[in-house]
Amino acid sequence: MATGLQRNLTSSTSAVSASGPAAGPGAGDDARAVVRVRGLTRAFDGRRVIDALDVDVAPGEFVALLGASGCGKSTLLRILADLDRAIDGEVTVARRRAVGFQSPRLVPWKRVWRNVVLGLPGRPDRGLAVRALEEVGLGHRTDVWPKVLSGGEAQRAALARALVREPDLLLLDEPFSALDALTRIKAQDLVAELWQRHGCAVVLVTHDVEEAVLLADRVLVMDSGVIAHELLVGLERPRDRSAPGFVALRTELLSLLGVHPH
Ligand SMILES: Nc1ncnc2c1ncn2[C@@H]1O[C@H](COP(=O)(O)OP(=O)(O)OP(=O)(O)O)[C@@H](O)[C@H]1O
Repeated sequence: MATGLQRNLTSSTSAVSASGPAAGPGAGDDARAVVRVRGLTRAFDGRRVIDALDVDVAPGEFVALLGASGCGKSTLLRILADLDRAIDGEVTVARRRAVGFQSPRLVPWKRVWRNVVLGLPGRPDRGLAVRALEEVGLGHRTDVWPKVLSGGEAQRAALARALVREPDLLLLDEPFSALDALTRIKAQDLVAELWQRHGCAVVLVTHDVEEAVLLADRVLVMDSGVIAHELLVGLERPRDRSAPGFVALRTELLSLLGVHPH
């Protein structure tokens, strides 16, 4: 549950309060939200990259975050991951969360299974790691070194590492952007399947409009430091990239991003 970590900052220095649940919900607020952000501002060298931004994510919801390069998507994700605390505003995030980055960030001197359970309390649980690796189709890679893995396999190992944490919230920053087209499609399908099975909320930063429509319940378009547009994706799952509804939503999103295909 999102009983959460609450950050309520009034200066640009970091101050974290992890004591108890989020501040009492106002009218219309969802007290169960896994992400609740109000008036979030983040400036670098006096320039506001995020500017009084509000956003909520409900339990189990899949949200994609799109926007032009440099609009602040990764900055927002890093704040949600508690990797950046130099903020103003209020940020409440589910305590159980996991993060996946563009680079899988596996520790090279630990075998794949040890990477999966790295940082978990207690003795490293090989069985737990094996089950997670099997879930992402990497059961046969349990005992190899990370350098042996292909890019797609390494990303799947990183997903296994995230999922053993049983997160309420999974934060993904362009996890597929370095993969070739076919591997990317397979990885997207895997994420859709894992998300449905685990039921955690996901916030996915992506440049890929098609990926956003394929995976998300809701697409947020960031611009000038705020959520400028919000699009609900009501398409049935699994989604068909060539279905008219899919194509129409993709076109609408491209147009919101200022891209006008001929
Ligand atoms: N540590 C930092 N110091 C100074 N400026 C930063 C820092 N981190 C981010 N920025 C600036 O903040 C802005 C937003 O960066 P961010 O990485 O969040 O954008 P983005 O939308 O994720 O971009 P992209 O899609 O290209 O990854 C950029 O102008 C970037 O240069």
